[in-house]
This record gives sequence, C-alpha cells and structure tokens, in this order.
Amino acid sequence: MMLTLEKVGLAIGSGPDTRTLLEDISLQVGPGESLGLVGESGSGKSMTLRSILRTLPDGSTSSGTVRYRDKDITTLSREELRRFRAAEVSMISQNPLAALNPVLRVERFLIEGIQAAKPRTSAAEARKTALALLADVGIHDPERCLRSYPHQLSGGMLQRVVIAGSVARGSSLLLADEPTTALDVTTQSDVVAILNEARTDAGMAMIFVTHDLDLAAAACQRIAVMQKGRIVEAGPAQSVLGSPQHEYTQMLVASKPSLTRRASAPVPSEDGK
Ligand SMILES: Nc1ncnc2c1ncn2[C@@H]1O[C@H](COP(=O)(O)OP(=O)(O)OP(=O)(O)O)[C@@H](O)[C@H]1O
Repeated sequence: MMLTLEKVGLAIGSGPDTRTLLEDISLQVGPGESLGLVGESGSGKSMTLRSILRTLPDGSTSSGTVRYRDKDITTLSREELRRFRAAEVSMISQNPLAALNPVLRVERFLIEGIQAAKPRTSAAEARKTALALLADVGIHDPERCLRSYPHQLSGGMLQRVVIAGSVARGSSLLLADEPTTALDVTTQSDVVAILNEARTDAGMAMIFVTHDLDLAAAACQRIAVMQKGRIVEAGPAQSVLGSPQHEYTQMLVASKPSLTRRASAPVPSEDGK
C-alpha cells in the first residue's frame, strides 16, 4: 500500500476546552488508486490531508499512524518531513496560483520540477519534457504557455500546469483539495479527466477532497464519507453512492442536485407563480 492511515485522531485545545477534529480515521490508497473524501463543510476533509502532510494547527495533538510506503510519517524528523513533502507529495488546491511563483514563468516552474526529480537532466532536455507534459495535460500551445507568467493564464490552464508540475516532479502521492471548485463545469470535467490520466499513467495514489458527490464518482474508484471528523461509510464509489447504507450518506445523496431534475424543472414565471 502506498499510504495507510490507522486510527488517526486530532484534537485541539486542552482540558475541558478540548475539541476533537478527527477521530479514528483509517484509510488506504495504493499506487494508481484514487480515494474520494466527501462530506459537508467542517467534516474534517482538509484536516485529514493536513494530517498526512503534518501541517497541523498550532496547539493540536494528533494520534494514530500515517504510513507512507514503509515509513511512519508521524515519527519523521523535520528534515525527513521536508524531503517527504518536496519529493513525494503534490498538493493541488482550489487556488492553483498558490502553488506557483507569480514572478516566474511556467517554464521555470516545470524545469525546476523536472531537474529536482532528475538532477542530471540538461536544461534543453528538461524544456522538451516540459513541452510534452503540457501537451499531455491538454494545453494546445505549449510553447506559449511555457513563456507565460501565472497571471496570464486562465484557472483551467493553471490547474493543468500544476498537474503537469506534479508529474514533472515524479510525485507519488497527489492530494487534491477541491481542485475544480473554481472552474466552470466543462473545464471541471476536463481537469478531472487529466487528473485521472496522470494518476494512472504515473501510478500516483490520489486523495480527492470534494463536497460534490458526482465529481467524487467521476474522479475516484473508492469513496469515504466524513461527518463530524469521522468516516461514517466507505467503499467502491458506485456502491456508496448507488446504495448508501449510512443515513448521513443517504441524506447527502438525496440532497444532491440532479442534473436531469435541474434540466426538467419548470421555469418559474416572472410573477413567481
Ligand atoms: N486552525 C484551526 N484551529 C481549530 N480548528 C480548526 C482549524 N481549522 C479548522 N478547524 C476546524 O476543524 C474542523 C474540520 O475542518 P476541515 O477544514 O477539515 O473541514 P472540511 O471538511 O475540509 O470543510 P470544507 O469543505 O469547508 O473545507 C472544523 O470544525 C473546523 O472548524
């Protein structure tokens, strides 16, 4: 298994003011696999990702184990943790600008990633690889994209560049936190398709956080449903969403806006009748 969480817990504060943020979180993701974490706002999805990266809030206490390959991440030294974050994990968030340096062209971002993974690659070779990676993520004019600064690209293009960057760095673990929330629906499905392709081609393990059940089903083979810091139901995406067992999952599925229902809903007349 690439990543295994066993009974991960997280609490903040002390004494009677202690608040439990995560409780008994156990999950596994293998190479090339994708796991969706779904649940309402505040259910602990982002905190689960932060437990993996060990970027926990000040004053919090964690428990349980986070195993990456054969190492327990919770016991790594500061230097080992820095290396784990830089070389093994890529984080894709709602805001791709956060991952990119605003004063550097896309070219520098990708070439640095490629050379970090394979230090002996020449600049010319790295440039060629960067162009190929941009083409792989569906960028039509890779030359132009390489020369661009982040602010010159659309949200969908930026998210593609960040995905190309994680492939360039040879990351084996992809943590995606609402990566498509800021995109329009068509670009959303393009980005999900590109993520899926990058994951299977490069054998990356992916955790995909979203509150959108349809998106989770499109991006993930398995789904874990979180409520109040716990996983209440987990299993193959089709069975969790098709025949949910836990009443919280049933409620989420029932309240999901259905595209067919939306499309066929009667349009209210102007006077509201
Ligand atoms: N720095 C912090 N200190 C204390 N509590 C926090 C901190 N950040 C988040 N929390 C609390 O931790 C709980 C879990 O939050 P988390 O961000 O993981 O939820 P989420 O499921 O990712 O929600 P969202 O979809 O809104 O991002 C929430 O109750 C939140 O209020």
